[in-house]
Amino acid sequence: MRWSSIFLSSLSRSFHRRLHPQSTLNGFEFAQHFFTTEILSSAKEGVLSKRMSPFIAFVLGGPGSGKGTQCTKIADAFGFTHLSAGDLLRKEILSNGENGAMILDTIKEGKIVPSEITVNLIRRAIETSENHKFLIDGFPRSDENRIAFERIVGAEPDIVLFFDCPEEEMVKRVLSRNQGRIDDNIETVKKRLKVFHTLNLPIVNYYSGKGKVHKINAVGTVDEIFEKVRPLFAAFSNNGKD
Ligand SMILES: Nc1ncnc2c1ncn2[C@@H]1O[C@H](COP(=O)(O)OP(=O)(O)OP(=O)(O)O)[C@@H](O)[C@H]1O
Ligand SMILES: Nc1ccn([C@@H]2O[C@H](COP(=O)(O)O)[C@@H](O)[C@H]2O)c(=O)n1
Ligand SMILES: [Mg+2]
Repeated sequence: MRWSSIFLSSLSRSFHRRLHPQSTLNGFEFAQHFFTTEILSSAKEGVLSKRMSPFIAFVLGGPGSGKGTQCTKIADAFGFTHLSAGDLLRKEILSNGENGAMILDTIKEGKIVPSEITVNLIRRAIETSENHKFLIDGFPRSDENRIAFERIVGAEPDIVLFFDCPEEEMVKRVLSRNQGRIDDNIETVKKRLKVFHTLNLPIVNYYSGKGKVHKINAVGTVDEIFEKVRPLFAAFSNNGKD
């Protein structure tokens, strides 16, 4: 028997006895139990307890209403991780995954990608993050999105931000965005606006009914709008969920 094994076995037995005074396990059983159960499960609990109640803000609004712009500012000011559903889907297209072509066609048409795909991209991003505060931008875009999130991630948003912007302003912003997006053209924008009215707005109404929506008038400069958003997050940062 190696000295290191004897040492580990007796060390683990002493820890184990402190935790479980009635235990009758022998030295090697102690060691096995200690390293496989107690150390591993305490590491797991650490991860779970951190994730058990992450702070989730859904950020909604029509195309070009300024969701991404404001999320960047909120993330910088309040330490949130910004997860844009659209960006996750665009990355998936670039990664040449099996769904890439279908996602590209769907985005070109301004339609909604099957929820399971989007939610799993969000889930993975949450799981691999060290953070516990997330802005989920552009999600949920439909009832199906919302239900899939509840089922797969098993969480509800703490708050929902809704950037309320007139249609002409949204169209103007999208058409001058100039970031090479395949859906920043007048035909797709018209389709996205239809989807916004038929599928996205009912989600805003759903969360309004639960008292979770903070509606922000999205007209004004980026800084003016951020000054309306800031107090919300300052309040949440001060009330202990930070
Ligand atoms: N308050 C503002 N005033 C003028 N332009 C703005 C304002 N906020 C954002 N923009 C600009 O409008 C364009 C759209 O903004 P942004 O990308 O943040 O919108 P979005 O809601 O994320 O849109 P999408 O749903 O299409 O991703 C960008 O070019 C951005 O720089
Ligand atoms: N929940 C979502 C979010 C986005 N999409 C698709 O991506 C397009 C771009 O999204 P942005 O948030 O970056 O504007 C959007 O028009 C949809 O085609 C989605 O399917 N589901
Ligand atoms: Mg965006």
